[in-house]
Amino acid sequence: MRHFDLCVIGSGSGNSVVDEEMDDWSVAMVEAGTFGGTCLNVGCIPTKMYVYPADLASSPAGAKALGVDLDLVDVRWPDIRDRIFGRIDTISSGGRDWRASRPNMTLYEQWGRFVGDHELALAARAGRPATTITADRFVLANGSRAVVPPFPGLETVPHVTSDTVMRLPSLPRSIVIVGGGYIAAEFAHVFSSFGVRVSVVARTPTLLPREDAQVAQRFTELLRRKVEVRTSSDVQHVGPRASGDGVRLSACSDAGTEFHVEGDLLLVATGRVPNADTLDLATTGVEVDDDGRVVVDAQQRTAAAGVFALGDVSSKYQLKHVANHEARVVRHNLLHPDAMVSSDHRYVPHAVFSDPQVAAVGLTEEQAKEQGLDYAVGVRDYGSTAYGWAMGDEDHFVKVVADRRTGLLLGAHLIGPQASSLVQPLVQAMSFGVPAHDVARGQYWIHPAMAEVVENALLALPRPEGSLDV
Ligand SMILES: Cc1cc2nc3c(=O)[nH]c(=O)nc-3n(C[C@H](O)[C@H](O)[C@H](O)COP(=O)(O)OP(=O)(O)OC[C@H]3O[C@@H](n4cnc5c(N)ncnc54)[C@H](O)[C@@H]3O)c2cc1C
Ligand SMILES: NC(=O)c1ccc[n+]([C@@H]2O[C@H](COP(=O)([O-])OP(=O)(O)OC[C@H]3O[C@@H](n4cnc5c(N)ncnc54)[C@H](O)[C@@H]3O)[C@@H](O)[C@H]2O)c1
Repeated sequence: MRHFDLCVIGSGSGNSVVDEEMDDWSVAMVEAGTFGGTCLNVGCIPTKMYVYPADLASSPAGAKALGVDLDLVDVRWPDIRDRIFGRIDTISSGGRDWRASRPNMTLYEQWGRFVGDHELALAARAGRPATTITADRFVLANGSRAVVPPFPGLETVPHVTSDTVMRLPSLPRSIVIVGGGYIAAEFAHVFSSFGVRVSVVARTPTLLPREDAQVAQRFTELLRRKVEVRTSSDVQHVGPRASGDGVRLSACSDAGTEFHVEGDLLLVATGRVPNADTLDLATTGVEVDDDGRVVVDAQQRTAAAGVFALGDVSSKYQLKHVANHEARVVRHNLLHPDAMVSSDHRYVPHAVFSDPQVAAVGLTEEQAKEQGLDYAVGVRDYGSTAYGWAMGDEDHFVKVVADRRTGLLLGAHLIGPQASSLVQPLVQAMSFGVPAHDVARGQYWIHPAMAEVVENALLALPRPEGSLDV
């Protein structure tokens, strides 16, 4: 049985755990799927590479009101798809080949599961025999997978998840999306912008239900202008349309009304679960919580000595920037066991790349209220700033929540163009403990840039006693 200094399961953020400082370690990397993991192959990167052309394709609608008449002539789905995967597949295979060529590294492209303490069985797979390896240290970086609820009739209709929808041979004429979270919001934008008729069915009263309520409400209203959105609705049954093809989804609203939506294809976007259950962890001492996540401490250590975990398999965030941060912490802690560092999950931002974009960090107003905090809120519309006038914006806003006593930000919630970038100075302020008024008045804000809406939302908070408005 071959023994290694380190074994990493999963080549997503797990891949970045191993660097040149480990050149004198023997390392096994185990990857059963496509090298590079979710973000590169079926997640963040290809979705955003679809969102950008979707933003272009949807621009005629906004341009008309500004006196510019544009026509969308065509959306060449095969060209869009092939540009994206022509780029991504090359990065994945290049990364794989580089890793496999490292003298201290053995890449096992096989499915791994534990059969004992620090002992991993690798299943046989096309030309690769079954084997078992051991290692002094393990990193569990094996991610999460899409959940497909057992909707009655699902097996009778063409359905996809985010894993498969991006490689469709052609654009459907219509699509039904079940779910109201990130993936539903992003693909509703992509497909509707490409001219596909989209119906979204969500069981919550708004889409993006974890956002600040004002943002979730506004997002739902705005998406409704472009696509059919059915909220507070439970899926009852799916089956083919009367014509025998496609999808007819039957659902029931909270008010008890039954309805049907139809499309060529069904996209199931109902969340992701950690892959901890697929590792047979019972023999290892690694603990798993009630939500199926590997339990880690602040240093990313599991309950089993020498076994670390990172990313979606152990993190409630399911975000790539969190997985990457945790990978850096794990790398440091593997290399410096006597001087370990902790992960910093204080101010984790996120963004939804839909139309409009949504971005946030910290507490929602509802959470601040629930926690009994003495808080103040500042809200400013994009349309109240010069750049907002330029865009003719009437729909979008920035909202900040701050501690009334200290003036420190508790949260920030943005809905509108470039929200994913505009949120960054607010993440910075929270991370470095700069009070809201100092962020607004302690630096220049370029006029008349879009970022002035952030400045103005900060200035809409009550001014701290004794501060000068200069
Ligand atoms: C459609 C979509 C869009 C997204 N967009 C964003 C975004 O814009 N921004 C953002 O921050 N996050 C986004 N995410 C989330 C982000 O992709 C994940 O949080 C991140 O990729 C998780 O990284 P990871 O290293 O934990 O897991 P992964 O990258 O999933 O890596 C795990 C790897 O382990 C392998 N594996 C699993 N089990 C085994 C086993 N037993 N044996 C061998 N190999 C195994 C898998 O094949 C996989 O390659 C998106 C996710 C999806 C699905
Ligand atoms: N921009 C980004 O950062 C980004 C983009 C896409 C995905 N992601 C990550 O991927 C993860 C998965 O995305 P997602 O959109 O699938 O998950 P999500 O958790 O954002 O949303 C899941 C949705 O499915 C609904 N749902 C769950 N079970 C259901 C059921 N049985 N019937 C009907 N509806 C049901 C939920 O109410 C929710 O609206 C996210 O948690 C996110 O972390 C991130």
